[in-house]
Amino acid sequence: MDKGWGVVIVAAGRGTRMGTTESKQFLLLQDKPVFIHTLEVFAALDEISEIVLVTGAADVERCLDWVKEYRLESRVRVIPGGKERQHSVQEGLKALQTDWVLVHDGVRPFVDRKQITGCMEAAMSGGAAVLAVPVKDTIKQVNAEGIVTATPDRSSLWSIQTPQAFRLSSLLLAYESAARDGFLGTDDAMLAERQGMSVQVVEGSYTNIKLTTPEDLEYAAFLLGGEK
Ligand SMILES: Nc1ccn([C@@H]2O[C@H](COP(=O)(O)OP(=O)(O)OP(=O)(O)O)[C@@H](O)[C@H]2O)c(=O)n1
Ligand SMILES: C[C@](O)(CO)[C@H](O)COP(=O)(O)O
Repeated sequence: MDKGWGVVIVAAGRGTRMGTTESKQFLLLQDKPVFIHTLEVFAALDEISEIVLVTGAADVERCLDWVKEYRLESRVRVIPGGKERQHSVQEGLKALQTDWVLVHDGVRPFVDRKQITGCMEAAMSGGAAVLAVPVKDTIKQVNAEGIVTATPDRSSLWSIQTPQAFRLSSLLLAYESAARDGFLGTDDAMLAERQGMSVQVVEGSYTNIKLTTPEDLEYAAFLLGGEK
């Protein structure tokens, strides 16, 4: 029997580039922590049977409190993560019992149902899928002296987002292999790619932003149609 879909939502980072005292996943948007906005989108999908939130060891208790406050305790488990995003994702993967997994950044609260199910469907037909948008700017490769060394053809460049969707057993093997080889990637698909897996790109939305730097908070408040 197919054991369905789980999701790992990672929220164990320190938010260095955001520069706030409070980690960005816990900042309030319309009085609600960013990661709760994210959890609510996934918790509303009946297709998802397990949700694991990965956070810093010191934040597990307060996350559990928030999860209860927003009545998500029947849907969401909270576990401690690791030093890098990759370590946090791996902890989350080990906690799941499903056949399929979505990995999503806790600080991407504007993802929607259509984007998530689009990714799930593409993964079930091809094995792995990521949400992405075509790059809008011209991209240049620049050397250490600030000199342009190349202008890659923009038509083949995509800006990669989450969720990223995989068969759980395949992604676990990819994570174990990366850990053995000391390979650190910036997204989950990179680890699957180095195992030779084909990853389908699913066109998402430019509003599925990751809250990374301070101006992202202003845009997030605008997207929610209210104040920060
Ligand atoms: N050890 C880590 C590092 C990151 N993340 C999560 O991975 C997502 C995307 O990472 P990023 O935007 O880089 O978050 P931070 O690592 O917090 O930010 P920074 O790199 O600016 O410190 C975030 O939801 C973050 O909480 C995580 O779970 N565990
Ligand atoms: C996974 C990711 O969100 C895809 O865009 C991104 O690669 C995370 O990278 P970061 O270095 O943690 O910002």
